[in-house]
Amino acid sequence: MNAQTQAVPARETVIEVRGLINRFGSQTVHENLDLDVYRGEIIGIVGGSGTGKSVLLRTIIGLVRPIAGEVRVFGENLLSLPAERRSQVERRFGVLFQSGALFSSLTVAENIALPLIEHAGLPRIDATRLAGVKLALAGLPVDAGRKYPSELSGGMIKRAALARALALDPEILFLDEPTAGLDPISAAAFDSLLVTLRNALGLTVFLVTHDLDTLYSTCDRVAVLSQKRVLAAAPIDEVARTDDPWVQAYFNGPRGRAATFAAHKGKD
Ligand SMILES: Nc1ncnc2c1ncn2[C@@H]1O[C@H](COP(=O)(O)OP(=O)(O)OP(=O)(O)O)[C@@H](O)[C@H]1O
Repeated sequence: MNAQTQAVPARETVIEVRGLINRFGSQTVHENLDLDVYRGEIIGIVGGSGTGKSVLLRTIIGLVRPIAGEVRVFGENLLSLPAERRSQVERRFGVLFQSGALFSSLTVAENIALPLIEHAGLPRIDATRLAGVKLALAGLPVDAGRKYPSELSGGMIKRAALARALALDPEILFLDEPTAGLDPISAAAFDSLLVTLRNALGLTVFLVTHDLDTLYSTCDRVAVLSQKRVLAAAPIDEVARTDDPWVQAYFNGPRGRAATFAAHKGKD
């Protein structure tokens, strides 16, 4: 073993997408798309509107059945697994959808306790206690648990949804536009919470976002969806140099330059 291989530990691939094809009627969204996601990384998925970021996320978590291709997670080909085995793998996922998707008729604590009762079979009293721990992990005060989603601010709803996504101690967290609709301060607080949780819990994070500040402050790598496939997947500074009109407009337009400046200033 040489010095270089000692210095760079082998990356473990936890999600491997190969030759993915997704079509809706005559519209092809993905054509032979390949992507690897490594254990412990935060990978940001970006691309123009309608390039299939959410469809990719939904395919990996099993909500969209592709026309062709392989989706391997933890080494298992999800598309050919029997339903029961597949749901065992999916239990290792935590998902936060753009809307937050909390049940409005349940309190925040009840929303978080629900998967613990339904999927982990915990008695209600234990599930409620554990829900309190998850609330704290997501940075919410204890009394937020007694509130209904309609009584929370946008930022608190995202945190409550994050607490629910963390309920079953997932290994991979899927987030679809988690900072959409948040003011810049709440968005930055959410970003820093995400990095803290990844560091503390060793999560792998699959993050669909348009938010350039989020990309710069949280992501180890960024994957760009364009022309129905992953055009580039690399650290953000490398991706920003990709010779592609959308990439250049996005990363090197006025907002991209401001985010780059802010990110590099933060490191000085
Ligand atoms: N269930 C569906 N049936 C038909 N078309 C769909 C379905 N789901 C997604 N699409 C189409 O697939 C394309 C990709 O959708 P997707 O939501 O993945 O885009 P996106 O990259 O996440 O976009 P945005 O950034 O605007 O959220 C869109 O044109 C969308 O209309």
